[in-house]
Amino acid sequence: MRILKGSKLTMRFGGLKAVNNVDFNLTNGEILSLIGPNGAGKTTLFNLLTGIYTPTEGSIYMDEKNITGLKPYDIASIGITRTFQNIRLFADMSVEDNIMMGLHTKVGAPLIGSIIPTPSSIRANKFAKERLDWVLNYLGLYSLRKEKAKNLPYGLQRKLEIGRAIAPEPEVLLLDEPAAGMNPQETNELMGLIYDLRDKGITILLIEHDMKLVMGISDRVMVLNYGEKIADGKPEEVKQNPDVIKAYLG
Ligand SMILES: Nc1ncnc2c1ncn2[C@@H]1O[C@H](COP(=O)(O)OP(=O)(O)OP(=O)(O)O)[C@@H](O)[C@H]1O
Repeated sequence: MRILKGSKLTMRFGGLKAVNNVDFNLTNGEILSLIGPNGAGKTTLFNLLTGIYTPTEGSIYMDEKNITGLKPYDIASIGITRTFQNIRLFADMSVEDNIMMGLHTKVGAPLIGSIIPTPSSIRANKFAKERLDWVLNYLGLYSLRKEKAKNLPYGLQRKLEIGRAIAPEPEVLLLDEPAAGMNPQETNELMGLIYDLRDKGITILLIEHDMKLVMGISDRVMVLNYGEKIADGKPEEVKQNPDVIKAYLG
């Protein structure tokens, strides 16, 4: 079943078409990787799907509902969350408060602390606390929960960003270069984590330059070059596609 769809998506910056007439489909439960050379339009496509940009042309659908033009907060609220290429944590906030930030889209304002607790704010806070503890334990960050984000080693900061993104129980998770800067052991661990998230029912879209990770983990690989889609298929097909070899893999 199709969960997220982009139809004829174009994003122009002045005279440049960063994304050019791209059809995009994400099927429920799959791991789809988006690859291509620097400047191919991968992050711009992420920014379209997560509401940071509104496409110049084309439409985006989640579960058949047109979500074109929705803002990032609303996109997160309907179950599409993401991480960023350059980690964007609240550096001076604790690990647990960073995860709580991810929960706002799910439980709304009560978390900030309502003056007069209502049944719904009490329920929301209970859910948030349970979910926070679950995420901290799941990612092995519980003992570090009071630590400032900026004091975590790089690999754990990346993990924390994933924690913030999965906290609101998204249906779709977009990971922008999650293995960037990781050593081979951390990358292996990341692969295990991505598989496990998929097994928990989260559909995954990732941008990644680490071809071992991409070819090892993906159900499908989509390739962009100069904003255009040049291939879309199983990893072994894409690996042998002459256009892809010429533009990127070669
Ligand atoms: N806000 C913007 N204003 C103007 N041009 C932009 C903007 N964002 C991206 N671009 C341009 O659009 C093109 C696609 O950029 P994008 O960051 O999407 O590529 P990418 O495939 O993610 O590259 P990388 O692998 O280097 O992250 C590039 O030429 C880039 O300079």
